[in-house]
Amino acid sequence: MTHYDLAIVGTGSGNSLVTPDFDDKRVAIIEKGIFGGTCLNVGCIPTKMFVYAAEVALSVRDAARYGVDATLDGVRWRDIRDRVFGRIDPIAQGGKDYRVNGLNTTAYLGTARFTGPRELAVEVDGETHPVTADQIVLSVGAHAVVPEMVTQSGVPYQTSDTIMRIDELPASMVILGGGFISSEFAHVFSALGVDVTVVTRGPALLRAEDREISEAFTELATRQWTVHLDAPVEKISGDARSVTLSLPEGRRVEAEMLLVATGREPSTAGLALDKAGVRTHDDGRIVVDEFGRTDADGVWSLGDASSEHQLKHVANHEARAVAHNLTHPGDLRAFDHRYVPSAVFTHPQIASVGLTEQEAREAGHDVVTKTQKYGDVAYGWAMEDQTSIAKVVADRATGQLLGAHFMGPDASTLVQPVIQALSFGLGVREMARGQYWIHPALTEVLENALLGLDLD
Ligand SMILES: Cc1cc2nc3c(=O)[nH]c(=O)nc-3n(C[C@H](O)[C@H](O)[C@H](O)COP(=O)(O)OP(=O)(O)OC[C@H]3O[C@@H](n4cnc5c(N)ncnc54)[C@H](O)[C@@H]3O)c2cc1C
Ligand SMILES: NC(=O)c1ccc[n+]([C@@H]2O[C@H](COP(=O)([O-])OP(=O)(O)OC[C@H]3O[C@@H](n4cnc5c(N)ncnc54)[C@H](O)[C@@H]3O)[C@@H](O)[C@H]2O)c1
Repeated sequence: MTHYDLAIVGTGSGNSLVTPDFDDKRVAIIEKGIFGGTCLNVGCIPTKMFVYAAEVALSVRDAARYGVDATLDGVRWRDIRDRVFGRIDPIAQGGKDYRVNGLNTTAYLGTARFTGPRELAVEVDGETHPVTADQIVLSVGAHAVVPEMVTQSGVPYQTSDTIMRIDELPASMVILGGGFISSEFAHVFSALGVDVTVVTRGPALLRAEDREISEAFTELATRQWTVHLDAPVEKISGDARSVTLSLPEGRRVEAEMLLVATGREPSTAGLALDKAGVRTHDDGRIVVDEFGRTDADGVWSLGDASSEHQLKHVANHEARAVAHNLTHPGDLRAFDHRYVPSAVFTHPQIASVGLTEQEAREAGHDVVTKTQKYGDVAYGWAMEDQTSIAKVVADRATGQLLGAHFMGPDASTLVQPVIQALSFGLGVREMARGQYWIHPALTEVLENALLGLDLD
């Protein structure tokens, strides 16, 4: 039995917990997969590097509308892939080496589970290492859920863990699911020349967004990809060369490759949490309080393992709080989940923060909204934009800003002033009139949306 001051399970956001406060303490860091976790290796970072390449390809295709004639001669998939992983893999390897050789860290490259309160067994290459610690952090993240219908069909499939490393682009791809991952990969692969079909069981794509945005995006998606809505899969068949999905009303989809993007669940099932007295919600998320404490003394959790938001900026935020709390028991810092923004790097890009119109109405606000077209501000003219929108949601009586939702170029950047305004309590009037807005920048779309709100 080896005892540590701190044991961290999972090296995504958990890896950042080894602060200088632990320099003279002993830390065990346990990782069963790729060092550095999801965002670095198979999530945010590589996907956005592929998205960037996709956008370069789309810009070339679209150039003629600005009087610039250009043709896309081709895309070199292996070069795109190798640029991405040539950058990322050495970072993951470097992070691992740093922990393996750390003066105060012991890296266990294996799988942890509880054997008792603050007592773990770590399986490394068939050997079991018993580990105890004064404090344990569970930063085990989440993993892709693949519906049984797919696994039982025996048909080959990809998930976000594997799709970015394929050797050749298929001619066609069917993507199962209508959420974040589906929308981002549909954009990447179609821009790179793959014939993409999206199949989702719901009536629209990105249904967690404001309804106006979800509906507008679904409409634009159908112009770019073949989209099957309200389409629970009835049967899957095929082999390594081709996959066929049978959908209701006799619809059938055939493609060379199947990508499954039907959600991610917390990776908590194999941890034997009951042995440590750590409770979970029905969906597998670890129950934590606002400081990241689980029900078990000295055991903490953060990120996708426990959060309602499967987002890296949330995992980072929670990791910063937990890093402080581990060494400041008398001065705990709470998580701040009031205004969690998100962005979907699809085409067009989408970003949002705060309440949707529907949520604002349900919360009893006297709701007023304004939807401003990019095409009605000067920069939008330059872009020849006809589809992009910024929507702001506010309380008519108080002038309180409640939320903002963008669909169009640079949405993930345009949303940032709203995140700031909400976080620091700026109302609509102060935000719209109390500062300069650069002319003729694209931010004028937000300025005009705010000015267009019909407040009391
Ligand atoms: C394709 C994709 C794109 C994404 N894009 C974005 C984006 O653009 N922006 C954004 O904000 N978020 C994005 N996300 C979500 C983001 O990646 C996650 O929210 C974030 O990485 C979660 O961090 P984490 O530290 O909680 O978990 P992770 O980074 O997943 O780390 C958990 C680690 O724990 C390890 N582990 C699990 N169980 C055990 C065990 N029993 N023993 C030992 N080790 C274990 C795992 O191997 C893993 O390395 C994306 C996700 C995906 C899949
Ligand atoms: N840009 C970003 O911030 C980003 C990018 C990718 C992923 N993520 C995070 O990762 C999470 C997981 O992404 P995701 O796209 O897998 O999940 P998601 O929850 O966004 O979407 C899942 C989709 O799959 C559908 N679905 C579920 N089960 C199904 C089934 N059996 N058959 C057909 N469709 C089914 C759902 O209706 C939904 O449309 C996201 O919720 C997000 O938090 C974030």
